[in-house]
Amino acid sequence: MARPERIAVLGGGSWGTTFAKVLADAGNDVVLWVRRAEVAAEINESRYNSGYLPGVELPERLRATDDAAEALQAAEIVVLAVPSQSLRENLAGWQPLLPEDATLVSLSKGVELSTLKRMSQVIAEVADVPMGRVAVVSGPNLAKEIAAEQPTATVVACPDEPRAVALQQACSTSYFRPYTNTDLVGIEIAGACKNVIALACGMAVGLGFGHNTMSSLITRGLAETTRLGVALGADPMSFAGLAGLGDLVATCMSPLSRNRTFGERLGRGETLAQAQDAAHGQVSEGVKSCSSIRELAARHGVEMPITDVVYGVCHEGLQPGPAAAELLGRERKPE
Ligand SMILES: NC(=O)c1ccc[n+]([C@@H]2O[C@H](COP(=O)([O-])OP(=O)(O)OC[C@H]3O[C@@H](n4cnc5c(N)ncnc54)[C@H](O)[C@@H]3O)[C@@H](O)[C@H]2O)c1
Ligand SMILES: O=P(O)(O)OC[C@H](O)CO
Repeated sequence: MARPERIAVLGGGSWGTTFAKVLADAGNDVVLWVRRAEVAAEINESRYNSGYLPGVELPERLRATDDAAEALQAAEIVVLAVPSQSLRENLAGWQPLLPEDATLVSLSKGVELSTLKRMSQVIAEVADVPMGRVAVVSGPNLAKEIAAEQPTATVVACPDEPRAVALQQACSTSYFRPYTNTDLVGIEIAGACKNVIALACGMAVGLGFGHNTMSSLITRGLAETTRLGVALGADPMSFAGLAGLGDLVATCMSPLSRNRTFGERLGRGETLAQAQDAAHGQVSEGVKSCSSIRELAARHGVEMPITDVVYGVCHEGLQPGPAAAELLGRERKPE
């Protein structure tokens, strides 16, 4: 690789810790900000983040701190790895510490509830930077598999292509292969919507349905996601790529997905509160983003029937069985 970069990763959950490992394995000097001092001490002293990635030894080049100023000191790349709905608040606290000209990278997959904004829009607004300084990493990236160094690919999207290429270089390893893209809208809409479709797939599993049902949900889920993305100005081809179909398949099919697991619990008859308790504080982004995505779709006159029923189950007391019947009973139409 070229010169190692100084990189701050803010958020030491499953994906933040895993992506920090990828960046360190790629030869960069990485500082991971975590909320709790004891987690920083565990990472620095034993090389493990046992709460989020049990059994995964972290590289020496990765250091942790609970001091955001220390993490951000002279960082050339700043990676934001907190849940979507808290990104604005977190970033507002870090904004005065952001190094000038650093690339700001979002790992979060969601749409903000209060504003219906994508994460890159929230970042550009709060950090007061042009969109060309904001990048997104999104793809079929289940943290646990990547932490185990199983091969995968991803998309690094930034409207400023040289920045996308620099970030691509910074996160390329023998097991992690990033492709560049300049379509932020498409990559982010795909990443946010797949969580909602994964909730639906989980519900189908919980109801005892098999692969035909899953495949139908994935395919029609991709259709409604693409409709929304295109209405927002995305390149339709982005939805056929790693961050579109790729992530949709990985998330909907894998029992490692928190969204799919959450949906499965609802499908088995658990309440939202019971499914939330079982998640032990880990984020299932689709539960909140189904509301903002549904609203965004309504604002742009886009039909998203699967998102509608997921919203119904999560927030309006609709049961998964009748939700499935509602989808099947819709007016018949050409594909
Ligand atoms: N886990 C994955 O496999 C994966 C892969 C790709 C993308 N993502 C996305 O990355 C983002 C982060 O996911 P994650 O898996 O690391 O989540 P997580 O639940 O494992 O961890 C979230 C981290 O954010 C921190 N945090 C800071 N402020 C917070 C707040 N106000 N509320 C809650 N947590 C706060 C938590 O302490 C924790 O370290 C999500 O948008 C997710 O969709 C996750
Ligand atoms: O565990 P989930 O459902 O948040 O999905 C994780 C990643 O987004 C998969 O790419």
